[in-house]
Amino acid sequence: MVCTAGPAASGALSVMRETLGMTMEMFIHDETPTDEVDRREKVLSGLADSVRDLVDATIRSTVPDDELAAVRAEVAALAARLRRQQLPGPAGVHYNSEGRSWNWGNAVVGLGNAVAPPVEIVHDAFGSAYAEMTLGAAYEGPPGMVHGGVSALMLDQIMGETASGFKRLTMTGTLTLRYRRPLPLGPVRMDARIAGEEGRKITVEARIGVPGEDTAVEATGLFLIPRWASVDETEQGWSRSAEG
Ligand SMILES: CCCCCCCCCCCCCC(=O)SCCNC(=O)CCNC(=O)[C@H](O)C(C)(C)COP(=O)(O)OP(=O)(O)OC[C@H]1O[C@@H](n2cnc3c(N)ncnc32)[C@H](O)[C@@H]1OP(=O)(O)O
Repeated sequence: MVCTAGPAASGALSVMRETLGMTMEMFIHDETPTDEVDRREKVLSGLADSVRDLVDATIRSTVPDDELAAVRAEVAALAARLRRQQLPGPAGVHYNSEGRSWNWGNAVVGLGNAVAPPVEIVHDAFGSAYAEMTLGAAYEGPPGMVHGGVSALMLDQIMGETASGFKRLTMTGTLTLRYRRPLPLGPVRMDARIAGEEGRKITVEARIGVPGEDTAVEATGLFLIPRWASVDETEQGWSRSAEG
């Protein structure tokens, strides 16, 4: 999933970057042309998909020990190839003045991050979002069940995006979870909506569960627009791109 940013959002991000120092230096104004970003994203996300498959295959492999050792050597050689050219730190969030942005390292939605499922969050209206994805063996907590911290991670992302609507920067202040029933590994669905707003405080409610079944985890979160953040209330804020 990709974000595209309108010109107003680019302006807002510039202000944030200047205002916030170290943390918001992760919002990087980057004039890579959109077609180059699209091309790189396709190749990088393909690699991340394969690494994700490797993670699942590793967890579930029953091949003999010597075969595991041989695969390890090959994987180490591949990592060394990728290490030949590296960013000095995390991927951050990039944006260009054509309105394209990309956050390939995000732990939940990052297309270049094999740790992320990655989740494709659909914003059907401002203040309302949903996502459907599959959480496999890499996300296990109790046997056969999604780890409770993973549910919290997934919910935090969709709730943060819902509070923000890609028009304003919001940060999680408080997140309260009620684990009503275990969530089996496999297909899951999340829904989130803004339940209320008061000044810089936005309350979001969300849930995750097996599609079509009772909610497994309910969440309520208080998301704050930090006092230092600029707010872009125009319709030109960030929006999700169609290509996902
Ligand atoms: C265009 C932009 C696009 C951006 C894309 C976004 C996509 C997002 C997707 C990302 C998804 C991933 C999401 C993530 O992972 S976000 C990462 C996890 N969260 C954090 O790291 C947040 C760390 N904390 C802070 O930075 C600050 O403490 C914040 C910003 C939260 C508040 O610092 P600020 O200096 O602004 O606050 P204030 O002192 O003026 O207080 C203001 C009011 O709020 C009340 N209060 C304060 N703290 C809390 C609290 N913790 N719970 C409840 N209430 C709290 C306070 O009592 C006061 O109330 P009142 O006295 O007025 O009644």
